[in-house]
Amino acid sequence: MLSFEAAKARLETAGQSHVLQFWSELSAEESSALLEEISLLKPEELLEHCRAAVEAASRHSSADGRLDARMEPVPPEFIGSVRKSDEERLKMWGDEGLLQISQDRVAVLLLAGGQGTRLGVPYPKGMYNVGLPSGKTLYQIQAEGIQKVQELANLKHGCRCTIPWYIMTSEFTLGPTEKFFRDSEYFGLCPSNVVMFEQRMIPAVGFDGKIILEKKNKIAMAPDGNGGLYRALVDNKIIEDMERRGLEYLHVYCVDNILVKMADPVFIGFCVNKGADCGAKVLDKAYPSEPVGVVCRVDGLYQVIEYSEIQPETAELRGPGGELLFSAGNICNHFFTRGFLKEVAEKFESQLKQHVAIKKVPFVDGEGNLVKPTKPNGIKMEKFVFDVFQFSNKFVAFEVLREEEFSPLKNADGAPLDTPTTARRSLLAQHYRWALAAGGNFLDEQDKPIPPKHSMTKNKDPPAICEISPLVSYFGEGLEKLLKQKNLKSPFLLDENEAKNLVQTT
Ligand SMILES: CC(=O)N[C@H]1[C@@H](OP(=O)(O)O)O[C@H](CO)[C@@H](O)[C@@H]1O
Repeated sequence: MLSFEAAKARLETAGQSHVLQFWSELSAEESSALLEEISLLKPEELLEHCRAAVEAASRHSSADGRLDARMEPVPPEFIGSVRKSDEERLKMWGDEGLLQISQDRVAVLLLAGGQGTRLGVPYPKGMYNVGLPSGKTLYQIQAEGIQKVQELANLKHGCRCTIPWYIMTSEFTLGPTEKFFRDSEYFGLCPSNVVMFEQRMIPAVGFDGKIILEKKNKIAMAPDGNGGLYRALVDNKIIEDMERRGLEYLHVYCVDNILVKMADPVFIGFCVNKGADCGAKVLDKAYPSEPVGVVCRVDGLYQVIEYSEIQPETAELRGPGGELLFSAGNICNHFFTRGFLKEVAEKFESQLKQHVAIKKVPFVDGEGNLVKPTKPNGIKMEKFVFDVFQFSNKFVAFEVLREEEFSPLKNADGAPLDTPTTARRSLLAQHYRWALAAGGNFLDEQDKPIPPKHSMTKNKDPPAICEISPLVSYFGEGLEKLLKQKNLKSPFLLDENEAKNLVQTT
């Protein structure tokens, strides 16, 4: 443990002596917690961090629009597309993906370090239950997706493959996530194939360059953004772990998208087939101000311009046919080869841009009173996971269908979009479509037929409630043999038991 003198010297070097201003009032326990926190801060890095934060914050207000003038859309010929590709091509990519998976070369990596502030829950977002008939949480849906994809590869190639699941957490989410997985017996996955690690936390800084104290003995810390991934990979020797397991390809995704296709064989196969070292799923932006980043090129290099950093005028620009010029919306589903990750982590990590967020950060004032600021008072610095695209030698974008792949959970119910209700509806609408396409007929509680509806409005539940366990079907596959010409009473939950019953009644 760091001594008081050493902590004091460290903070003096970094110009942050105020962190110890309440020292004489702290209990033994409180002071050791503070020393522990200080011991994780390196004086030179801290000095640089505070300087960079103030500088970035001053640029933040004056630099808006600097990149916009240099943005170009991704040329259409560089985008693979589910919508524009025929069945045969999609099958070829899917087969390639399953082949790679069957050879234990593919892993998934979940970005789950965020605090879920917008959703307003005190626990990790992945533990959220959006109110499906099964009551499953996002983590469970994802875990079952992994199992199903493994099973599909096993069946096709007669193997017993594994898709390891790396989960990047933060100080906020590691403990509860670990406990949740343990209590749920890892949802049937082998614990040694679920690798949790922690991203770093960095101090929030005031406009005066001083780090903010959120308690007398606690520095206000926040995770270093989802681009903290690259440092965390090094800190936790994850690339070595991938090497040991013989993994070549990584599907990185964000925890909040209820429709995420884990280790999507079509996406993996597409990227492998194109010889890409880095790839991103995109979809057509729904409207100019939709809060998604756009994949584009800046000075010829691939990049995502985040929704918070694009000028509204640029987001509104339209092409000759009236379509949005910058329409390739980022859904935070990325493909990386291990080689690319290694190169980024070793060579380029320090060049990643620091993005600035000016936030209201609760703090203790000079008298030690907790203050909840009414206006933004703190600078939080974050790196973004997609900022490595510029270092790619072969970048590809892959356009997917919104109704099949994207419905994020960002806000609490009551907000106009991206809520538990919209996430639940998107999943139920997808499963309803699959069941109809497989030839199922829905009945209501009184056994009266519910007329099928092929186009659905977003703000209503589908006419019949149908939830299909990922363990039964993950992409809508294999449903015909279970559901064709079957009467399905809404709410209908197709889990493994129900699937067995249906097979018996065929
Ligand atoms: C840094 C980062 O990855 N931002 C992503 C991410 O946004 P958040 O608002 O940070 O959840 O997910 C969006 C899709 O849900 C994507 O459009 C955006 O670019």
